Amino acid sequence: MLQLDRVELAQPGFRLTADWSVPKGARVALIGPSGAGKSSLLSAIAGFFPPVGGHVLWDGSALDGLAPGERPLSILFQDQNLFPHLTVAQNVGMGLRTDLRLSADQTARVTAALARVGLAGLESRRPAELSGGQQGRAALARVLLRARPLLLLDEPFAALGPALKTQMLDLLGDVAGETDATVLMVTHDPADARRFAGLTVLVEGGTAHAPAPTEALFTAPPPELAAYLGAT
Ligand SMILES: Nc1ncnc2c1ncn2[C@@H]1O[C@H](COP(=O)(O)OP(=O)(O)OP(=O)(O)O)[C@@H](O)[C@H]1O
Repeated sequence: MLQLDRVELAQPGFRLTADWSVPKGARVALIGPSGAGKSSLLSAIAGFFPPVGGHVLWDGSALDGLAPGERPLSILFQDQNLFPHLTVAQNVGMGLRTDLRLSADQTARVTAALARVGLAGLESRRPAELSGGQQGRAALARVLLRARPLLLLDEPFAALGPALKTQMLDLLGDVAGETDATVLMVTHDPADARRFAGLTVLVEGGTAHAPAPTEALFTAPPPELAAYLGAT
């Protein structure tokens, strides 16, 4: 379980509070106006941006003081975090060992993860030699390989067209399902939330509201969400 225990974030001119939890395996969309604090909240959970109050807990243990790399999570941003000078296989292998001194078993796991996301045969290419969708797949292969229990995604597929984005969301759902990962995904697109996330957190007005069932939330949006969606 991921628990945000009275978490308070602050930047000059910006405050955000969050006080809720989500169960293991939950898929949660974070939605809300630009500048509301969605990315900041992910950064705080990941350990890049310390809260000024409260605690982030995973399975009951506070993550305070742990560096990002020591936390039980993987992060995926819109640029997919692929290193341009490394091959696809090396980029994925970085998920296991950053010095890339992989054992034969680890190399086989990289190959298997690439095959799982439909990139068999492209191991030696560099990211620039892949399409946007293929780059997304490579990033998901790394996530699959790391098998961390918590995935944080910040508009991961925003640059893709609608059909490809749908494919990637479904692949993400499969990957998360295979590792029983808990997923938090920032998106600006309600369709992403409806397709992928059983729960949605509305971030607005200085609050990351408690997760609510996505369908119910979009079927009868509270005034703050209606305002964001332009429905009022
Ligand atoms: N490094 C920083 N220094 C100072 N202020 C920052 C910093 N990063 C973000 N902010 C401010 O914190 C607030 C929240 O930004 P954040 O990026 O978390 O919002 P967001 O909801 O993810 O927005 P968007 O949807 O546009 O990506 C904004 O007011 C932003 O200007």
